[in-house]
Amino acid sequence: MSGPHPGAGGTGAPPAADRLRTVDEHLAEILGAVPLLAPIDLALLEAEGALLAEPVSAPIPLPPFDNSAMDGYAVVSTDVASASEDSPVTLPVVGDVAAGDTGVSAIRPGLCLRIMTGAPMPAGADAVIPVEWTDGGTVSVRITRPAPPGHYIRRAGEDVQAGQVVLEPGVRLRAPQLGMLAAVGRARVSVRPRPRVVVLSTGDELREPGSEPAFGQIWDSNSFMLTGAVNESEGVGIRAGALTDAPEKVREALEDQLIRADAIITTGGVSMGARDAVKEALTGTLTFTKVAMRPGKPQGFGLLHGIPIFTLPGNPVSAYVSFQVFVRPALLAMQGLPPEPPGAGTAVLTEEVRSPAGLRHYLRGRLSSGEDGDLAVTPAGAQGSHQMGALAAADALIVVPEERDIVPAGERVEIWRLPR
Ligand SMILES: Nc1nc2c(c(=O)[nH]1)N[C@H]1C(S)=C(S)[C@@H](COP(=O)(O)OP(=O)(O)OC[C@H]3O[C@@H](n4cnc5c(N)ncnc54)[C@H](O)[C@@H]3O)O[C@H]1N2
Ligand code: MOO
Repeated sequence: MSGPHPGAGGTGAPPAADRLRTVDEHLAEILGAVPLLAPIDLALLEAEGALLAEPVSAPIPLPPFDNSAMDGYAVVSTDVASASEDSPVTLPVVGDVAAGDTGVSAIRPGLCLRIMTGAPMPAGADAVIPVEWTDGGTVSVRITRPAPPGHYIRRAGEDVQAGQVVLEPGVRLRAPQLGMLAAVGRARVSVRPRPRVVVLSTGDELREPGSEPAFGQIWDSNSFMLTGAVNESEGVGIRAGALTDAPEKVREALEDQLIRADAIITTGGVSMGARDAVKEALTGTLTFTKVAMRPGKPQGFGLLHGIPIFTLPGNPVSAYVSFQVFVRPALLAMQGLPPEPPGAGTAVLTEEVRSPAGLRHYLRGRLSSGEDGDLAVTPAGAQGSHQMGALAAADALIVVPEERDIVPAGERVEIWRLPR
């Protein structure tokens, strides 16, 4: 589709009433507007899961000093060169050195020290005999095997050298990276935080799961589903529950949430209804558009006091697909990551699908192993935008481009693997 880009920057002629914005145009507007989150300094455990925003180098070598790899005896290797089962070498034990001993110890030829794993090597010793090769003596020790110089010694700097960069910016701080930060002495670290995303659903009909709905009411499912989807997209989902369809309440709730949000998602109230509270509350602040996709046609996006607000349609499948198409890429971009769809790939269709011409269609699908071990995909049941059954059973979205109205069985199609 060509022509002016409606809503992006507010320039150009208003779109014709029936002109739908393309998925790519809407995504481009979002990605052009969302801010990169500023790095913050966090204590290590608070930084878990965040992206490192600085190069981290080791101030000292690791290990910091030569130390023993085994519990045993620190010896001079030439003293034990002739040791054997038949002809053991006996050495006087002149003391113990344990991990954590901060004093300096030393031996001279003809003597040995009992040493524990991690203890600094005594000056003069050049090998460690493991306790299993001895009689375990504490006054003197019988050694039954020789050891070359360097035996069971962990050298200073053999893991990491002083000044070496141990973690590059952009790496995600999982358990091993947290361990490395602590190992080089860092208590705090600069990270690009995971975006905190407040999720609000709207609708007079919504009740909390666990409560008893009256006739005409339903349980709120969107806010639970999207809070989970945020967490699956490396964000921190904060469910703020359901609001009624009162525009002033919606606006007030959003303003209240700004303090703790890097982004806000709402669902419902953005279509053509007489009581579309979200649209009413935010028209003039956000851009409300119709996007050439199914499901997920009515969309709203904009910044409220600099915070991105995504107003997704209320139909649950529409809300979920809209999240994957628009919100997930935005959350990744806010962390400085490529705004990719989840698990994009291809699979061979096992049945024909029909798709509305001019709309990009995201069907719910189930993956399987097809002929020749090729990945195959089958539409996962009823495809209405209110039908959670197929979504909950799906492990993929099938993406049918705008220009296709029928895709026959056997054709290779784009799929997005959903988190399982
Ligand atoms: N005259 C028109 N009507 C509609 C159009 C249109 O173009 N012209 N578009 C349809 C499409 S497409 C969608 S999608 C929906 C979007 O409507 P809203 O975003 O205003 O959503 P609501 O009307 O509030 O709700 C729609 C539907 O979803 C249920 N819902 C809402 N929130 C939740 C929730 N948190 N958990 C579970 N279910 C929820 C709600 O009860 C409605 O059934 O508009 C169409 N109409
Ligand atoms: O776009 Mo609506 O999301 O088709 O049901």
